[in-house]
Amino acid sequence: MGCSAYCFHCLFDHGTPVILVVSSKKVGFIFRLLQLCIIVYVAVYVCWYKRAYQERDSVISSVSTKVKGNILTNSSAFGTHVWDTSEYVIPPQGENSFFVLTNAIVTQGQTQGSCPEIPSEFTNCQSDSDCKEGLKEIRGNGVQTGKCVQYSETIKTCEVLSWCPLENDTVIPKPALLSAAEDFTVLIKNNIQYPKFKFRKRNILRHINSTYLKNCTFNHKTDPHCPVFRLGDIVTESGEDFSIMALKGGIIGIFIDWSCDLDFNERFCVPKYSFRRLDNKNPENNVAPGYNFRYAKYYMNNENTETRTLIKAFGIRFDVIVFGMAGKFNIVPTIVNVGAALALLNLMKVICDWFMLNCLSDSEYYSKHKFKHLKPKDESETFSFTDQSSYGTP
Ligand SMILES: Nc1ncnc2c1ncn2[C@@H]1O[C@H](COP(=O)(O)OP(=O)(O)OP(=O)(O)O)[C@@H](O)[C@H]1O
Repeated sequence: MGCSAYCFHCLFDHGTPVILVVSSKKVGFIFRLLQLCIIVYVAVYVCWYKRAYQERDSVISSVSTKVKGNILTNSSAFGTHVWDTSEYVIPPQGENSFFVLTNAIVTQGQTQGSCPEIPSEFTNCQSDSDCKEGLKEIRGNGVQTGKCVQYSETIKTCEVLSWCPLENDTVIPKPALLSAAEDFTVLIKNNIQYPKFKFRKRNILRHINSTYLKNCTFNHKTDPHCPVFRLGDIVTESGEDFSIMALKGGIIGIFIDWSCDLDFNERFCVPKYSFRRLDNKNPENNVAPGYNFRYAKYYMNNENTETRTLIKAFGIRFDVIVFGMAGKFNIVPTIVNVGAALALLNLMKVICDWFMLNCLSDSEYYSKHKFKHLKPKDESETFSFTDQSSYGTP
């Protein structure tokens, strides 16, 4: 063929695929079934469940909390004592979490001096030779003076320089000192935003007015949007008993889920609350249970000596954990996912061809018609068909 004829063919010939229509119920059924599966997968999983047509953004949030409630206790450590929020919330404000004191071991009137150590296998002694001057026992309460002194009528322990008298935390008050703290309430203020969509909202929703806020308490059924929570309800919803947890303390997670579909009206984007215990409560691994720490209140006594009250505080720390993703329609993920769905539909044709050429009794017959071998024109003027035994070897 001359160069000009070749160019002519290139410019004006049109190539079109030959379509082989196979009237086989089996192949037709499999093809439609696979197509249906793909359509269901794309419609249900990709579009409805995964919302793959949406652009997504994750939540940014800020949290502040305020606990309220007063209780009256009558204990040997404090006498008759009214507890208010400034006393049992430690520290007064925290980052995404707050701690409520529920139990305490109190050691009153400690001053700097020397006193016998609390008895233990490391501190018990018979004579001064069992104690070492200057020894700082990590788990002890002070620095040893080298003397062995009487702790009680029958027990002698090494003397230490420390804040005396020493704390004895072997007995924990039972029931917990502030077990009535379950009636305290906490107001959680939570502001969120999805910067990609310029969307902002807070958990004190538009319909909540100050009268409602003053009187409501969160309840999943009756007041699901009230941002005031009763501590006892939070602990009960996380599957715990407040009076037991109050003894040694623990950690509870308050989860706020802000997952939103921003294709719908903004008013449907509301927080969903759930509660779970976060620290270990496995009864088989109950070494070091609960949550506690120590702090002291300092003052000058009548002799103008610095004195302190040491408090080993047990309580429940509530961690507010905000999470969520928002989605909004966007053309780019829509095109990508429609393209992927179309590609999958095309893949079905390949699977059906394979089935037709390998699994049916007439596969040889179909194979013969599926693959055409066209010989060069100078060898033969006619088309010929060649037997094929398997798909992919034309
Ligand atoms: N833990 C809580 N339980 C119940 N209501 C609360 C709680 N914390 C705050 N509130 C009430 O919610 C409203 C808003 O609280 P916010 O702290 O913004 O205002 P406030 O006037 O400083 O509150 P207050 O002075 O009463 O502590 C107030 O009416 C407040 O009394």
